[in-house]
Amino acid sequence: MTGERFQSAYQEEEARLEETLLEMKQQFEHLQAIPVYRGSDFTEQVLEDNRELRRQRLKRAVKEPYFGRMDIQEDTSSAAVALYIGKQGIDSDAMSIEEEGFPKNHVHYPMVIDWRAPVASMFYSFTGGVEPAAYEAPDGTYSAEVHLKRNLVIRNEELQRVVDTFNREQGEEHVTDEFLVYRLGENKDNRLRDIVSTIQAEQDIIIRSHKNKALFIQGVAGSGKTTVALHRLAFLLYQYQEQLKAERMIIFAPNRMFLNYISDVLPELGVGNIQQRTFSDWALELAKLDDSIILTSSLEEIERWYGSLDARPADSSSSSGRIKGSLQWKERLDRYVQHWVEEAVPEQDFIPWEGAALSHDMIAHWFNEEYRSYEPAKRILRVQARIQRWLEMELKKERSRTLLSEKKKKSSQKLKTFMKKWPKSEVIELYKAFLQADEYSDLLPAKLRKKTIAELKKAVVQQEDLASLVYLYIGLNGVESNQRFDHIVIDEAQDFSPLQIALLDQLTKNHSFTILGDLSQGIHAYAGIEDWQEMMELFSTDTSSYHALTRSYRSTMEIIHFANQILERGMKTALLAEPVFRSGHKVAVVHLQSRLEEWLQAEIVRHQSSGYQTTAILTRTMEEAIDWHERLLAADIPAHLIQGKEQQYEGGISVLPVYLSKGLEFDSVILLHVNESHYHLNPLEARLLYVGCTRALHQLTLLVDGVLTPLIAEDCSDWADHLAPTL
Ligand SMILES: Nc1ncnc2c1ncn2[C@@H]1O[C@H](COP(=O)(O)OP(=O)(O)OP(=O)(O)O)[C@@H](O)[C@H]1O
Repeated sequence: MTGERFQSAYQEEEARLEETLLEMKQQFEHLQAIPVYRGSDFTEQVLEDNRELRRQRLKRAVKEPYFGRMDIQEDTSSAAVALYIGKQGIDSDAMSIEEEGFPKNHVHYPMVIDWRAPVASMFYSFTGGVEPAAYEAPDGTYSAEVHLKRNLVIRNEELQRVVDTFNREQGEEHVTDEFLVYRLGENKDNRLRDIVSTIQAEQDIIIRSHKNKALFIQGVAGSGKTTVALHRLAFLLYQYQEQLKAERMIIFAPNRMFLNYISDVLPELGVGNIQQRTFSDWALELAKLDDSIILTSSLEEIERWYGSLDARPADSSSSSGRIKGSLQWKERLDRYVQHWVEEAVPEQDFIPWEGAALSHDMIAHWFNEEYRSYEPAKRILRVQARIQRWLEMELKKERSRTLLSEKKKKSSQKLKTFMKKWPKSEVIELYKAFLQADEYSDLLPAKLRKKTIAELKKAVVQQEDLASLVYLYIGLNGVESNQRFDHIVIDEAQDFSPLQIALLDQLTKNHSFTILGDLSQGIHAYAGIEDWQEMMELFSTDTSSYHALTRSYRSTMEIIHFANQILERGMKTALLAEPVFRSGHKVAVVHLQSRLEEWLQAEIVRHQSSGYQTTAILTRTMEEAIDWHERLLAADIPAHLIQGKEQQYEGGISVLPVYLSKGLEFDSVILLHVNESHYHLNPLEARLLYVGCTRALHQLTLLVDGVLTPLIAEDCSDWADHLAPTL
């Protein structure tokens, strides 16, 4: 936008901002002037809570009250109205409908409309044209003609930028990507950010989907999956505020550092208290296994596969992890639990002494009929307590003291022996018995079963066995109401197994899930899935839906096209990303056989001189990362080593093995040792290299020492320069 038009739009918006800020400040001062109510009157307390909520909202919103404007005309008899859209809605106290110039019968819009409100959805779904735009409200579908779509950047109460992405009066037909491209070009720090001002139509559909569905999202690298899932949580809490509670929602993510990396988005959106855990932390707590087992760390597991160049995972669907996470395995566990319940009552009468007997039929009746509403483990306890009570009654019938004492002694022994005949509900024991029973665990080769049993005897549990243990635990103990969730988000779900989803489905109401991932980034070949269908089978078509996000927002066109060719070369069928039209530097493929260290130092300086806040040096193995990190520190380059156990992601310069970079992003990335011995031509290593390349937002450099990996074409000059070193 230039010249006069720019001036007038800018001035117009400055005036509106001034007016809005004044109104917000007046509202805030008014609320501050009301003494805080600390009494015990319930109504007053509720009013005070409301006032406090408004104070907090105004305080938060005043720095950046809104980010968008949309002029709509709902019917031809009325004029177009300007709607201002912000992270939270602010109602106007003072501005009357007449002052705003609306006809008396016209709907009154708040001074700032919450981005999650139905009418605001047009800001995201409208992609241009002359046809009216529509939006769904609780009482029906509404439509309106869109005249203007404008993005506004306000920082600390200052208007910084005005960008019209659609203007009907100027004869523009389509919404342009201008503002989006400007936003994507910004550098990133060490935290993921909200995207409320630029949510794209395909993302908005996911964010606003109904809560009672298992939503599966296959999204290419950088398509905004994580970001969209977080915005969806904020939307659900707004839309279903009476039914959902933040503390009953949970996000599962691969590690604590990643959770820290995403931890700013929800507070930015005004949402707090959502649980954020790794699956294993949550599972250990639920099944009360925290203190009784030694769980191998997921890091150890991945190190086992990627630790050295000799240890490489076979890309096979027959690995033990895949078997133990399959739906067939779940079906075997179900049958085993059923068998356990059917066989639970000992096949004998309880005879504490001669002449007294509690029949097996009676005990079975209690177990199978009277206490059937209890979960199996609790049912056993109930029946056992009842047997005890029965025994006490029988003893009371005895008048003779000597005989009573004799009977007590004898019956106590008999009772102990009888109780021992009941099956144990301790999950490790149960799982061992399951693995020992050929008819149930036959899917797994005998050798692997023996290995697992031997480890379980030492209380060592592999990650791949954790879901089975928890599944058995729930099968026997059920779940308490405070353990249930209103909604579950699973990030990097391609590394989850169908069994994990089945188990979590027992904890969430109405299959309320957001399950997101990317099959092209499935580098845990020994677990996870190859196809979403493996998980979707768990749900009917009414209770699930599938969405594909194919546009990538993170990286430049050059980086995306370059990364796509890796997938095309390494995999038979690849899910390729489409870039947003954001052009940057060509990818640099640098061939160098010596003086690597000198080169890397110079390259880091080169990247930093572009003003980047975050740069990653990605190696193939942990050993290499440690080694390079030491060398950089020795050269006084302040780099952070990431080994996977960190609680925080620091930003700046990071050195890490490529398999730990999943989910993160950096302004620039330098991938080391991109040669044929480090990256073989196979789907798994194609995915690994793809993950590495797609972490970069603006600049990507690959160092080739030795022969170039066959995953990269010698000639890909459209997107990359094969360079001689610049030392
Ligand atoms: N609509 C959007 N507007 C602006 N930025 C966006 C948009 N969608 C995504 N992004 C940006 O793209 C980047 C990638 O987003 P995110 O990490 O959520 O993607 P992802 O699909 O989870 O990625 P990956 O699978 O590669 O880890 C982030 O920097 C995010 O802010």
